[in-house]
Amino acid sequence: MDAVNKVINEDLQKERDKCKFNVAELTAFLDGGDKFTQKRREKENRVFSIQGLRDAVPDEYMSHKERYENAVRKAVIMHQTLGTLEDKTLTEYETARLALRATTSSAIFKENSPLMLHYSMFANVIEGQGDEKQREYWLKKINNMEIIGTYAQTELGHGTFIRGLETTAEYDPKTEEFVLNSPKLTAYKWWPGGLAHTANHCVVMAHTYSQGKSCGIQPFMVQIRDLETNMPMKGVKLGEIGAKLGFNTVNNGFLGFENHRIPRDRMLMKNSQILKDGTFISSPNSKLTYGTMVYIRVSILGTMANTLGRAVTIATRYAAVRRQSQPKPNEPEPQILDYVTQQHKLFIGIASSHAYYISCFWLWTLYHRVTKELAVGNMDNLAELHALACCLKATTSADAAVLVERCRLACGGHGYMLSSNLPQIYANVTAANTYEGENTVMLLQTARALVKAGMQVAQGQKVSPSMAYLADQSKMAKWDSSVDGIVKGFQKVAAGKVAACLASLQRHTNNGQSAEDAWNLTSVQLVAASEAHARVILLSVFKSEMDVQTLTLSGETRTVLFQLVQLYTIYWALEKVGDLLLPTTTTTYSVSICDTAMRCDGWMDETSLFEKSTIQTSARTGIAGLVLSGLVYDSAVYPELVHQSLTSWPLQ
Ligand SMILES: CCC/C=C/C(=O)SCCNC(=O)CCNC(=O)[C@H](O)C(C)(C)COP(=O)([O-])OP(=O)([O-])OC[C@H]1O[C@@H](n2cnc3c(N)ncnc32)[C@H](O)[C@@H]1OP(=O)([O-])[O-]
Ligand SMILES: Cc1cc2nc3c(=O)[nH]c(=O)nc-3n(C[C@H](O)[C@H](O)[C@H](O)COP(=O)(O)OP(=O)(O)OC[C@H]3O[C@@H](n4cnc5c(N)ncnc54)[C@H](O)[C@@H]3O)c2cc1C
Repeated sequence: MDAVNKVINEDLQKERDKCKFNVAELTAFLDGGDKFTQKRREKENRVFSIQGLRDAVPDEYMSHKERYENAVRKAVIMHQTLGTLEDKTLTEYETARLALRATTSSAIFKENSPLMLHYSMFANVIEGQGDEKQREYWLKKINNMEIIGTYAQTELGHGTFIRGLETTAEYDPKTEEFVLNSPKLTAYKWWPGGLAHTANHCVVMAHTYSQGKSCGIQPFMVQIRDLETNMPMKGVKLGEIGAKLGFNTVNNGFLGFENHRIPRDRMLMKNSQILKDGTFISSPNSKLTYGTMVYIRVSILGTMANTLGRAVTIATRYAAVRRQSQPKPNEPEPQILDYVTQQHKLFIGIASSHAYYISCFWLWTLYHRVTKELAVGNMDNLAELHALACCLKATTSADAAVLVERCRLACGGHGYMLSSNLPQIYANVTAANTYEGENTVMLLQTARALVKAGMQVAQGQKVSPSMAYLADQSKMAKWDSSVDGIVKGFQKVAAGKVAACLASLQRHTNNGQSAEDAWNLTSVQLVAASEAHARVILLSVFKSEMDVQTLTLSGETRTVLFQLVQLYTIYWALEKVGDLLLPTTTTTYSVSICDTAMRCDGWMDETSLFEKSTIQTSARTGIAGLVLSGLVYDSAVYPELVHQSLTSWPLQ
């Protein structure tokens, strides 16, 4: 400990000393309890004490091949170290929660592990799509690393459009086998992590045929490499897709099939089955096959919280130790952290990271509830879970990428150096905008649910809890500048946007457009409505979960957490001030508010609750304080937040 303290920069130490809350308490809160902090630390200590996990040469000076080999070497050590720590006493939720805060892997792999897909999607797809026998057989092999796998869905021709996948699996009742083929180049699987050289098995999503009929897209467990030689199996073509912006150690690959035969029981048969004679028994809901994607979309919120947390920790520490310029003659150069513009860049990253953690825990709870319901055949809440997972995955990953890039810029020239790790973190975070469902496409999925809910509201029907606010708009009280008030304002905005979408869809269909064309013509508004809905969820969940979850915390810790809630809410109110200031009197679902909005001739409407909003600038110091209806974020509040946040990250 002494050795560590000796090298801590004086300025950084001073910032830490100013902390007014109990760091251990906040850490335990984020981990989900002292017990989990202890387990996490135990893992970290084991991993970080291993000399072999340190790179002799930085990754960026290695060739593509060397980087991969180094990553495999470290992945093996990581497994040997952590594989034995699996804790069977934890519930599924607790395991997931612990995994969320597990940052060891990101500390060891700058560009992720080649076994990433093995641990995440491969294991989960067996869990979610395999029948009992298949789960028992395969999960043991997966956990023991007897096989290494990945999830092969995306093809060269289609990533988004799953129903358009071209890989075929045709059932042959004579031999009781499926025959896998890639009829065209565009049918080649393209992207799966670990596929290039690492995996010897994978779950392949393929268009399935039996008795000459399509049975939709189904998952298959396929052995792609010989377990002894690691060479491709007969009828299997494999390779690596090449260098990328990031993920260069994930070993993303391609895969093609030429009459590759697999036994019938390799189709994962929890939801749909093909009997020996070729009879197809359809799943009770075809979207159950997409379950693994929902699981990963939920976990992406946690990944964004961690990734953004790392970036903003690096940038905030740097801002504490970096000194630049001389605003006051004869005085030392200030820490750049003292510039309010710098605080404005960084603190929203800290607040957002916490908001994503809290939202992720909340979404996990819903995920586990829905999974239990599905197990007994109840699909009632699947659509809501899907709609939430899509828009939250898209909004958090999009925001996180912007905020990580802002952290990089906030470090000036040094942020451009690979040694800052910020460029690699950006490459990781921006990938989440694309993988597991491209963001625009995800927002449009949620928009489908919003449009449906808007129509149900118009007909006086009940809608899912997360969209219930759409029904309350007409009777909703005016909103104000409190956190709850701003959440109400966002609800009005989202409801207004949904109403505008409905009106637009109606206008286009009235003009003779098909439903699909009307959808496409309205899609920019649909995406905006979906994002607005995601903002409602993120803001309201952050606030309400904090209200409940922090009840047992000390006053000081609650104070700093609520400052983060306030900061997050006010930040987004200012970012979306245009939306909030639009008159929102036309949220009845039969009226086009687009037309009303076009007639609005100014930002500041008399009815607006932001009428007192001003931006004040202090000419003397050049420091701008934003005054929003009495809520002040100025130099008095920002340093308070940063001093406390500096000590809130456990890996310091
Ligand atoms: C670490 C990095 C690893 C990365 C790995 C990867 O990237 S792996 C690769 C990751 N790849 C991707 O993520 C690919 C992204 N693409 C997709 O997920 C799908 O192609 C799609 C959802 C965009 C469209 O699918 P489609 O054309 O089949 O459907 P549709 O639009 O016609 O809607 C029909 C109905 O289905 C509903 N519904 C849909 N999904 C779900 C669900 N999961 N659950 C429940 N419901 C769902 C939908 O709401 C709608 O309901 P409505 O309104 O009729 O009541
Ligand atoms: C780092 C990384 C890792 C990955 N790992 C895996 C993996 O392990 N396994 C796997 O199977 N896949 C993996 N993928 C693939 C990933 O899931 C796909 O890239 C993703 O689903 C997007 O599909 P696409 O690339 O075909 O993009 P496209 O769908 O072609 O998107 C291109 C553009 O078209 C737009 N677009 C497409 N359809 C629509 C629509 N209906 N409406 C409006 N706009 C539309 C999109 O918004 C986007 O702007 C990975 C990808 C990346 C980047």
